Amino acid sequence: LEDILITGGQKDADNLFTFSRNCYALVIGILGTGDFSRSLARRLVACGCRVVVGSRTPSRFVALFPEEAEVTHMEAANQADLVFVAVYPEHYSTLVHLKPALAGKALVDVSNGLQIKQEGPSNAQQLADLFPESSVVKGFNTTSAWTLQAGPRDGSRQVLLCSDDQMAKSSVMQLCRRMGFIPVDMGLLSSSLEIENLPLYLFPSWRTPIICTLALFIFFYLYNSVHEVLHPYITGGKNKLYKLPIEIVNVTFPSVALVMLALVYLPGVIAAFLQLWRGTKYTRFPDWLDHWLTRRKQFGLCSFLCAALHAVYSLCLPMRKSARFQLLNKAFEQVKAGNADSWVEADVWRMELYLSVGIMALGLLSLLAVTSLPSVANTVNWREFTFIQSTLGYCALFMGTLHTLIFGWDRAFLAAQYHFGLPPTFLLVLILPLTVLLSRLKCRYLIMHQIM
Ligand SMILES: NC(=O)C1=CN([C@@H]2O[C@H](COP(=O)(O)OP(=O)(O)OC[C@H]3O[C@@H](n4cnc5c(N)ncnc54)[C@H](OP(=O)(O)O)[C@@H]3O)[C@@H](O)[C@H]2O)C=CC1
Ligand SMILES: [Fe+3]
Repeated sequence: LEDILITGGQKDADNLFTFSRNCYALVIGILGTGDFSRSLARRLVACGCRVVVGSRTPSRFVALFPEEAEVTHMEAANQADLVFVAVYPEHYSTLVHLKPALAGKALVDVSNGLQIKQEGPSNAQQLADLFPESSVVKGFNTTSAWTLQAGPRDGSRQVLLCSDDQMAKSSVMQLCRRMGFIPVDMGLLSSSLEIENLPLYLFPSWRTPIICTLALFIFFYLYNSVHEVLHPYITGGKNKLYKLPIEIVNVTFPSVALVMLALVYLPGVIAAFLQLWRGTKYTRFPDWLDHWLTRRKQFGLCSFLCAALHAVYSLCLPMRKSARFQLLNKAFEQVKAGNADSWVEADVWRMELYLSVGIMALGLLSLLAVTSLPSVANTVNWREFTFIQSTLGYCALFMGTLHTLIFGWDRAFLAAQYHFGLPPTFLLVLILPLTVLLSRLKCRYLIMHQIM
């Protein structure tokens, strides 16, 4: 058995070597003359391969292909060593007459599904059933026609491949490298369902963070509208509707940013307590906690977006006509009252501190956002990464809360006085020390109980 394995492996390696040497001499077939086929042909010709394109009506499409590619009838597939099937899966059955021409060849299925499928058979498996004498390789469906045409320097470089035939898969991998892409081996053809679903997902890991951000935004926006617009109207008959597009949005963003940032650190604390409670870390977390823990990066990035928008909105506040009119009115009232100096020391200090702490919080958040990018995260080691994401993250949370508190402490008391329920600032004040305290306790206990 060992002998067979060794000689078999040697044979595969020899074949691979011959393939890579002859890659330029290989004839690559493409069935179909659509967008994908045209881009693929251009790419293959550019890296020196001989290309034969099979079409039902070759004369109609020959002008759309590079001169070096031969556009001919479908049966020309028998000249090719490896064939790309660039035809929609619904039309696979119209290709069955090519069975003898395609026997013993590697067929690359590049198709995408129309909707996410939980159960097979995948398009690639259907193709394999139609052509049992060929070796089907799934791949290139995650590469758009545009990426193929522009070349791998402008687009995703990874090409996910899977097949039951190791030899056929290796050949396609080799060709893939020649074209400048990075092949990723996804195993057997049964993985094709997942590969076909990949381009159809719509931000799967972002759904919960985005829903949370929107829900918090709506909650804080409504709360602030009641507080700043409805309440003055009911009690004093003042029309403050002009505040809705900018001012209310501006005071809503920091609250959303802070709560989202607190939500980044909360699941870690809950997880640590669960481990302590169970006395072991070798049990699975409940699904909701697992889900939450894996989406902390997205929560953090949503928080960063809200904080950045708050900064932009704040910078635009003095540009508004309403702000200019208010300033003029104040100045006029001051002149009328004969007041030459409107300097209030406490207000001045509050504003200076408020801005300074806010800028620092945004700076720290930007650092967290930048280091969450894979290319940057790869350049720091695990200790550096946790220092930035954990320690500096808590600092950002602390500064952000301080920023909100300095600005809103008197409003918070005002709101409580008018029975508006628990003001958002109080909510934040509660979340922050609790999170920090729990995380510190977590570390102590985990070390003491030696379950880390
Ligand atoms: N466009 C893209 O960016 C990407 C496409 N893909 C996949 O590539 C495959 C082809 O896509 P695309 O090139 O955009 O599609 P097009 O509609 O542009 O082309 C499909 C081609 O299939 C050929 N064909 C063969 N038999 C039939 C038939 N019975 N009825 C109709 N057409 C037939 C036609 O060529 P002819 O008339 O010459 O025979 C036609 O040009 C699809 O499976 C798609 O999912 C995957 C990733 C990206
Ligand atoms: Fe602010």
